[in-house]
Amino acid sequence: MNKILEIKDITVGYETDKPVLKEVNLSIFENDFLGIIGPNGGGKTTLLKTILGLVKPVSGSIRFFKGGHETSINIGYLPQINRVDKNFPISVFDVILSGLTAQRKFFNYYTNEQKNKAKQVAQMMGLEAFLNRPIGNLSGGQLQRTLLGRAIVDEPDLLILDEPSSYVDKRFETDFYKILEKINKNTAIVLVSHDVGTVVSLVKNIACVNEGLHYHSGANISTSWLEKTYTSCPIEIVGHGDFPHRVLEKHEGCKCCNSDDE
Ligand SMILES: Nc1ncnc2c1ncn2[C@@H]1O[C@H](COP(=O)(O)OP(=O)(O)OP(=O)(O)O)[C@@H](O)[C@H]1O
Repeated sequence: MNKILEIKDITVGYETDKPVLKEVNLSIFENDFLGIIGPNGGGKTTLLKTILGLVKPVSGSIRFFKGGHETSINIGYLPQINRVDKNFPISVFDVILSGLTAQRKFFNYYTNEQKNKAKQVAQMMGLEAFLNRPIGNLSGGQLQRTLLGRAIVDEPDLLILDEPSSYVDKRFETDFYKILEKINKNTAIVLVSHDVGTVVSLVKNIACVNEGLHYHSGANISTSWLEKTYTSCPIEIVGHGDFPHRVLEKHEGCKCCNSDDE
């Protein structure tokens, strides 16, 4: 399988001396579906930001490949919902179309071909009835599919999803994951989620990020592997609905258990 991304020994930090990520190595392959899990503050989003070029590593390297050659690659990104300005007055269609901005010539408008592409993607996302609706009037699941449409309309080589379950529209969760399976036929996916059970049921490979990165080839992981890699957070997985869900055992002194997110 061809590699599309290779991270070698990266160490990443912000202002403080203590690194958030330390000597991390990771390879992502064509058609890969990598789940990234890990405790709160473990460095998952920092790793995504580093891949996206938003944060510069203190040391180490990131290389991208296409067709066996080192080059830049096209990356689509679905952010966490709390990073989205839902009050921005823009329609579903325009949000999806904006994913094609890079193809626009200076001062030119979008071509009919680009508009048709955006409509096709809206259809794939089940949003054809909402094209003119402002994004502030969408449900969580509709907003999520709109932003996913924007992330894939330019046919990225790699799609990065940060906490897709944060959009909390349980009714459409299964549909959303079916769309991801379809996208994964042509695109590598990296999915960050707190929901270990969902990750396990969807992905092909798993990495647990907790300052270091623990890679697990295949999705058949054991609770003891999870406990070992999470270190500070005992964890178990229970069956619930279509996907198993994670339950953290409450215990003293664990920042995960006392976080507002839980
Ligand atoms: N811009 C920043 N400046 C300084 N510190 C930051 C910044 N962004 C993140 N951090 C710190 O880096 C650490 C890792 O944060 P990061 O968001 O990468 O973790 P995470 O695993 O994605 O967490 P969560 O599961 O809570 O989303 C945390 O201690 C956080 O406070």
